[in-house]
Amino acid sequence: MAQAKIGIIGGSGLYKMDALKDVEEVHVETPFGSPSDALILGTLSGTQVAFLARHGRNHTLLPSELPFRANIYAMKQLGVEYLISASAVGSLKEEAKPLDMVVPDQFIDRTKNRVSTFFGEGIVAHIAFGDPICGNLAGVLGDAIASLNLPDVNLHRGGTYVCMEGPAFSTKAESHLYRSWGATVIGMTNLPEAKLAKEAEIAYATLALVTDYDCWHSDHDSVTVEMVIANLQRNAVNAQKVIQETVRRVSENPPSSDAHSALKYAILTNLEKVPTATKQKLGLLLQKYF
Ligand SMILES: CSC[C@H]1O[C@H](OP(=O)(O)O)[C@H](O)[C@@H]1O
Ligand SMILES: Nc1ncnc2[nH]cnc12
Repeated sequence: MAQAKIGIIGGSGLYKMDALKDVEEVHVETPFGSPSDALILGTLSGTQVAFLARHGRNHTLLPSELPFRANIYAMKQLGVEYLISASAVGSLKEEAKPLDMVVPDQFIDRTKNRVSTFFGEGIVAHIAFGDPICGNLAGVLGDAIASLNLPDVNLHRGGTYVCMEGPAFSTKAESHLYRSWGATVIGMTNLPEAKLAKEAEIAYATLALVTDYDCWHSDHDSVTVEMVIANLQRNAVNAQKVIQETVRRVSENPPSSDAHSALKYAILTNLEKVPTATKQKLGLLLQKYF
């Protein structure tokens, strides 16, 4: 199977990468089922990458329906070591305006219905998640954004992404609550991905593309899909430039990442006692520890 060290997950509005060359569509099967769509392998500025449309290329999957485990496992199967997620978010801070880009460094989990671990079935592991995003990869992403000087786009390095269940947007009371917690942006997808990427020892960073002010701002209408879509189109053009520049930088100078050894001290179970079926299922994640 073709391999790629860098993976890209495109969210709402980013269903393909126009600059990809030598494209090959790969239907990957995993022990956790099928990913959201075929993975698209191709080269971006000469570097092999794997792209996946998070909600499927026709946006057919709700956030709660996303096969997060299959998506991350499929990336691992293709050899991905760095994963860049592009996501539409609502802003919870005045200064993070629609079209701005936020590179979060923290999450708050408000999901209720997501499976966010590969473990269980006879093997217990607890990864450290104090730093859910790879700081070095996020740094490269931030530098790439800064270098492009995109018109009407301000960069916000760091910040907290609230991950809600959805699909309905928040109530005003919730939105004000998240603001009182000091959170920066809100979305519905990135936290399970970040957890699973860490378990899979893949460095993960989020490019959060602001589309709206959620529903807390007295000078702006509450978020609607229409509002999100209007900004998504411009965001998607900018996001592709940023991703291309980030890929160039990562491939030229691959950053070190704590994520690459996240399981080293995380597994509690004596590996000799892990059921054979579980060993086989998680072989790709565990092989270096056997
Ligand atoms: C279209 S607005 C809500 C939708 O957009 C975001 O998706 P993604 O993170 O994949 O860009 C948000 O999380 C919701 O799923
Ligand atoms: N306001 C918002 N809440 C949750 N997810 C979003 N994605 C884009 N805008 C959002």
